[in-house]
Amino acid sequence: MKLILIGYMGSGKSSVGKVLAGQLSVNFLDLDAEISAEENKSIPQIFSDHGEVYFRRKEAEVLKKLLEKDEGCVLSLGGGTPCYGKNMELIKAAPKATSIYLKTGLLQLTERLMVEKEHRPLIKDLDSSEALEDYIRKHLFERTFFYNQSDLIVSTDGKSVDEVVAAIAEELD
Ligand SMILES: Nc1ncnc2c1ncn2[C@@H]1O[C@H](COP(=O)(O)OP(=O)(O)OP(=O)(O)O)[C@@H](O)[C@H]1O
Ligand SMILES: O=C(O)C1=C[C@@H](O)[C@@H](O)[C@H](O)C1
Ligand SMILES: [Mg+2]
Repeated sequence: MKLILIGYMGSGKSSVGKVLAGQLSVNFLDLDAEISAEENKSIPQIFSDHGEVYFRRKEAEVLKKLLEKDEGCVLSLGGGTPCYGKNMELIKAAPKATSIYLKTGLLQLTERLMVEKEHRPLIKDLDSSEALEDYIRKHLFERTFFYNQSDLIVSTDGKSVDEVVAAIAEELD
């Protein structure tokens, strides 16, 4: 069984995925980390050396490879992964896979991302919290169409990482 975590930057896919995989005793895979490892570069370095189009091509390639692996795991995606090319179609069609949208509100995302912009190339140059909030509002609106196609939707607002993990476990029961 594959659990695929989907959601905006800062929604907690990586943090929640790690704990969830530990509880279920399955492998944890993070798509961004897999891409970095293949390229031997950080995500910001890939964006600055080759541009976003190259990153999206690589992202689709590595996603496809991981979805084809016949092993149980928790797989946390990048924030944009479901929103490009045929990625969401592939995610929905993956055998024995359940996709879970970690739904986080605008204010929570803005607060979290304001202190963690540096390694997120799409937002690193937004200087004020107003500019960041405006960007996230529009971007999240565009992306929600894809995120909402997930099998399950779990709200994360007001929950700790452990509480999000518990909410996922409850949904899966
Ligand atoms: N439920 C939560 N409560 C409090 N802090 C959280 C929660 N979930 C995540 N965080 C914190 O928010 C920050 C972003 O989380 P994380 O890196 O897991 O997000 P992500 O969805 O993987 O983002 P990206 O798409 O950019 O990879 C981290 O500092 C993390 O510790
Ligand atoms: O939301 C996005 O488009 C991104 C999120 C990160 O996880 C990385 O995949 C990259 O920084 C792009
Ligand atoms: Mg992440």
